[in-house]
Amino acid sequence: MASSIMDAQLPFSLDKYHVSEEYGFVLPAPLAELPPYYQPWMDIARHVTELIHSHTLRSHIHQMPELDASFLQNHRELRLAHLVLSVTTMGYVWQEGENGTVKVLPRNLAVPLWAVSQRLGLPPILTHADGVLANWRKRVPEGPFDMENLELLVTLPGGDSVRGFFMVTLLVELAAVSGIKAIPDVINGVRRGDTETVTRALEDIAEAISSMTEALRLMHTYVDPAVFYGIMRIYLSGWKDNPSMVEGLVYEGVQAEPMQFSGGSAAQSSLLHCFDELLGVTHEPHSGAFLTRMRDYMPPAHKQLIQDISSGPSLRRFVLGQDSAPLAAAFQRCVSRLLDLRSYHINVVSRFITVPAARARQLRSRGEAGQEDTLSKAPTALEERGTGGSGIMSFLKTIRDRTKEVSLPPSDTGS
Ligand code: HEM
Repeated sequence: MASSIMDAQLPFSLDKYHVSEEYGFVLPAPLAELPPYYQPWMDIARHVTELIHSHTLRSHIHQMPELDASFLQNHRELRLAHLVLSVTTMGYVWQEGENGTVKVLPRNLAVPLWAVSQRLGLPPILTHADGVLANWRKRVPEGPFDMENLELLVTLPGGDSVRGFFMVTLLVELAAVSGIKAIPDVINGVRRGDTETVTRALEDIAEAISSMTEALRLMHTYVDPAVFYGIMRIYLSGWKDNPSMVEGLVYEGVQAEPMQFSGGSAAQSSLLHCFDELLGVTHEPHSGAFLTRMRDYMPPAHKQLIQDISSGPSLRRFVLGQDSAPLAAAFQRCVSRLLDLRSYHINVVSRFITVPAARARQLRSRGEAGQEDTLSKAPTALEERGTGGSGIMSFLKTIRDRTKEVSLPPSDTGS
């Protein structure tokens, strides 16, 4: 377990936080196969989409043997097991759509998913750490890390758009790596009072945040909004604050009472949590509580990194106290780039949720259900709500506005 950076005055480093030099928070070279004993899990997970379409996934899962998860030996095996069991769980719960949900996850799925989750410190549901960070391989191993050469290990209904959604998000994670790697230089530089090092590191971070926005643009090329809204979204949704599953879900063989967990969202990515803590962004209580809860959906070492950044020295206070125009400009560039990213993300959400939701309502109210089938049959329960159950746009705008508040006074940036 990583210890607090405040424990020792050793230089701050990323070594103990499971952050890779090359891939950041992304799991390097995820395993694609489990040991042969677990073949029944892999067989179902690889065919989740077809089994959902034929309405036979649930019956296949009922016939699945109850396997003992304790033979899984290392982190990569556990991550693959969590991915396949959680994808299978999403399929099981949502196979019949929002009106045909279940109250109980059968024990042959619930017990091993719970056991693997306990060992990893992740919740027993599909998370960003599964679908994005641990769900990729290169088609040509020595080929480039780009959309053409990347594929998913397991998928859900939605065809190419599912690959697009997870892989573009993966590229956003990778675009941020140089920025994450610059964080120790900022913290150590502030401790030493080394203005130049901090300035350079902040320039790298601003650059990385710009690259994240560039990568996010690919969403429009690789994901069809109607497919995202009408087909995929339900498989990413959870059983907390969800009108289709008000009580939550009983994990049979684990606990008699139902439990509630949020669905997968890039709000569970550690990237913006790290940058917010570094720059000193503090969120309004409602959105702050949601974002803080999302940290429980991250690998524990990544969550620890965020906490340790937050208990480090105040960067903003340092910048204000230094009387260095280049330093102030670099800090302000980070804030501006983060604002640009959040504004662009709001556009993405509008295109992939708000606009299709309005069109779906229109089709239904005019009784034009036969047209634009994918949209008119879209689930209704999540229409106005984020996976966290909040009014999406006001939630995201509040977060963006709080980001703006860490801007430096114009006199400090020379503007
Ligand atoms: C089609 C693409 C996307 C859609 C429709 C989408 C939708 C949403 C929604 C509805 C929320 C509100 C919270 C929730 O319901 O979970 C959210 C939050 C968030 N999303 Fe996305 N998102 C998309 C792609 C991405 C990508 C690629 C990233 C980058 C890693 C990202 C990063 C975030 C972050 C960090 C939050 C928390 C709010 C914030 O810190 O500003 N999203 N997103």
